[in-house]
Amino acid sequence: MALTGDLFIASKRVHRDGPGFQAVAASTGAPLEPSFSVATKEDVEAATAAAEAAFPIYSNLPREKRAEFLEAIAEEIDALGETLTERAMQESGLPHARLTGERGRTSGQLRLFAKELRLGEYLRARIDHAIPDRQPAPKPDLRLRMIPVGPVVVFGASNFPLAFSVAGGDTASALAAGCPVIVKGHSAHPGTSELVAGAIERAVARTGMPAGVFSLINGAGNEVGSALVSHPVVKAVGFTGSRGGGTALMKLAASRPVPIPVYAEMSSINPVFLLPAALESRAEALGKAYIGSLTMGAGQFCTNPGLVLALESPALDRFLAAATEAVSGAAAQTMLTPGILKAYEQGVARWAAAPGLNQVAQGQEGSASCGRAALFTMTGADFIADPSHAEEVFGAASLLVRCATIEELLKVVSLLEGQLTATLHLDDADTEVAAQLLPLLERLAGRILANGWPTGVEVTDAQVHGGPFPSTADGRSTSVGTLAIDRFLRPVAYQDLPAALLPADLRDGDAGIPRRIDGKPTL
Ligand SMILES: NC(=O)C1=CN([C@@H]2O[C@H](COP(=O)(O)OP(=O)(O)OC[C@H]3O[C@@H](n4cnc5c(N)ncnc54)[C@H](O)[C@@H]3O)[C@@H](O)[C@H]2O)C=CC1
Ligand SMILES: O=C(O)CCC(=O)C(=O)O
Repeated sequence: MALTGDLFIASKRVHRDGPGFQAVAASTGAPLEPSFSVATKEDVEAATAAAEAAFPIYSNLPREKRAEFLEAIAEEIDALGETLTERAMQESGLPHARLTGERGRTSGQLRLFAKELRLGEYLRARIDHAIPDRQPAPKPDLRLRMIPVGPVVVFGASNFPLAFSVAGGDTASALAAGCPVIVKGHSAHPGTSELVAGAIERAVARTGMPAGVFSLINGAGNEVGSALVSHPVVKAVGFTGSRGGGTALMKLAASRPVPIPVYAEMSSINPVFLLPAALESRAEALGKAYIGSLTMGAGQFCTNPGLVLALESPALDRFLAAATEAVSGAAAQTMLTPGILKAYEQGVARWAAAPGLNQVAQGQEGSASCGRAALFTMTGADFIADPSHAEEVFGAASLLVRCATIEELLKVVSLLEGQLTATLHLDDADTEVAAQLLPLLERLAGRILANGWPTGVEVTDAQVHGGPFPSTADGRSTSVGTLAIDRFLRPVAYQDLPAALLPADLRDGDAGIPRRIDGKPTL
């Protein structure tokens, strides 16, 4: 399947002469063919106008039709098979098994949202019948459902070229909600993006969707993304990337004449707590498993365990010895882009130069495109004196904070910023201290795990991949799991509308979906 480098604007391929950009092979830095078009202002206008034109049609399609569209995208992505995996490997440097799994996750997410549409629970349909003879005033008939917000802009993420990119979780949940999507592709994997956009384009044609339901446009700098976020027809933004990028887009969106929400997933260090009895009983196994999680995918997960906290003890020394050995033996791994590698090396160098931080281990040396794992320690007292080292270093670097007392550990927790995850390693004898920590962790993070590692996010109904700022923009939502659809919906109440005007899901009779009628849940 030959790549063209074209933009995809509402099912039309658009080629732009003038300076384009090329992907580079992550492992060698060699440029990859072809050159990709950079979107112009006219392209932004065309994609947004097409999305706006598609919105009333797409958002009013029966839920079944949208479900069939999502399933068609999933089928088309599966059908790309190795062509997709191989291009994604070249562009991202991520290994074959990881990308094969990510391809399956991507089509699986689309199918999960098709199921969600058929279930109809996300509509939160409520009916409160009128009581015309209520005293002292009649009660009106009120009916509520969630409706889609309008066109959504999605920024593809560099670290998940499939599952958080063109047809990733943000796109799947926005399309499921009934919102047309304009993707701003990530310049690190434009070929992968083109292949996936082609799959969506075929699904649009197969299922008869309005053309403007999907566009993919590229731009190597910030201009195209900024123009999209500023555009009046855009009603929400999905983003996964750096804290700087995410907060810049939040500011831009908030300063529009009509502000819009930015669902940005940014930085998280995912604290892991080693409670005393668990540490005592399995220090070595924990040390080894920690580094397995830390070095997975060269540490380029926002769920990476970047901070470990424990009380001083001989068992902690055993844990550290096992972790040190595992880091020292860890092979260097290709990182996603030269920029991400440089930022990682600068972060490690910053930690290495910081007073109070000790580098206890470094991974094996590798080629120029590879990052080396790094393990640091510091005392709880030093951390409390300067908590700035809790800022994310994106890659396989982690900091172990050795606390003298439980009070010191609790103080460290109180200084942490919002997180995607918090993990407890505990045995039965740790229950009391875990119960003390739990309310703090609920305030801190979106997902709390016991006896596991935060990397590897299960895509299910009960998942939360979100958390207080800066892990995400504000923590009231998730970007993984079916609840992600909520980000692109808003409630509308219909008061005393004639039945002929009511949406089918809110009419009397059996609508086949869960509803709350006069205060009672049905189905
Ligand atoms: N915590 C996490 O999940 C992740 C964190 N990162 C962090 O981001 C760094 C750079 O990686 P990237 O993936 O390139 O992230 P990035 O935030 O630099 O870029 C992501 C996307 O946002 C756009 N963008 C960024 N700033 C913008 C602005 N001010 N205006 C308009 N558009 C803007 C970029 O063009 C790109 O399409 C990494 O070194 C790492 O620190 C990256 C990926 C995931
Ligand atoms: O592991 C996952 O599924 C999600 C991780 C993620 O969102 C990220 O690294 O950006």
